[in-house]
Amino acid sequence: MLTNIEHIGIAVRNIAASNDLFTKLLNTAPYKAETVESEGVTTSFFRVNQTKLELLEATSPNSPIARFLEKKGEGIHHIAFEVDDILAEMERLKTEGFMLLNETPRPGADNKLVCFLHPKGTNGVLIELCQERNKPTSEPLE
Ligand SMILES: CC[C@@H](C(=O)O)C(=O)SCCNC(=O)CCNC(=O)[C@H](O)C(C)(C)COP(=O)(O)OP(=O)(O)OC[C@H]1O[C@@H](n2cnc3c(N)ncnc32)[C@H](O)[C@@H]1OP(=O)(O)O
Ligand SMILES: [Co+2]
Repeated sequence: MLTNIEHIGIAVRNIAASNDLFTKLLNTAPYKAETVESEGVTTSFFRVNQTKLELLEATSPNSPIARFLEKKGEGIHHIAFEVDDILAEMERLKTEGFMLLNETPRPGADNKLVCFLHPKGTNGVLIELCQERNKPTSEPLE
């Protein structure tokens, strides 16, 4: 089950400058900064009541964020939904005909397991599913 919007991902060119900007906007500092090399990103997270904003800067020219910035410029990159059982949701969405970008969940930021759906199959919006890493899943993870 998709339980809530866990975060909204925003692609930025300069995360230090954007941290300052969003700190002023939200009147609160980021609670976490983390680099996830497997995704080619450096992130920072801001809490906004029940949800979060995730700022993303590319760590290499091959990063999905670098390609996105080149094509579309800065802005909303993805919407992440929290799921209670990521393997069960991946199976359900595959059966419903959605294009999963990952065969198995990948390590995400902020202690999450994540999987992406191709934006071409979701009205042009990249969707991330994420589950707390320490939650039990329907099957053991490799
Ligand atoms: C920090 C970890 C994690 C977390 O814990 O929260 C993250 O959030 S990581 C975020 C970064 N990682 C990802 O985005 C992984 C999933 N993305 C991908 O696999 C790829 O970016 C993609 C979506 C498959 C696109 O890759 P590719 O086909 O190689 O790139 P193109 O640049 O050629 O794009 C093809 C096509 O898709 C459009 N596109 C790309 N990204 C997005 C997007 N975020 N939202 C909407 N549309 C997107 C792109 O514009 C191209 O369209 P056309 O030009 O019309 O063909
Ligand atoms: Co994300």
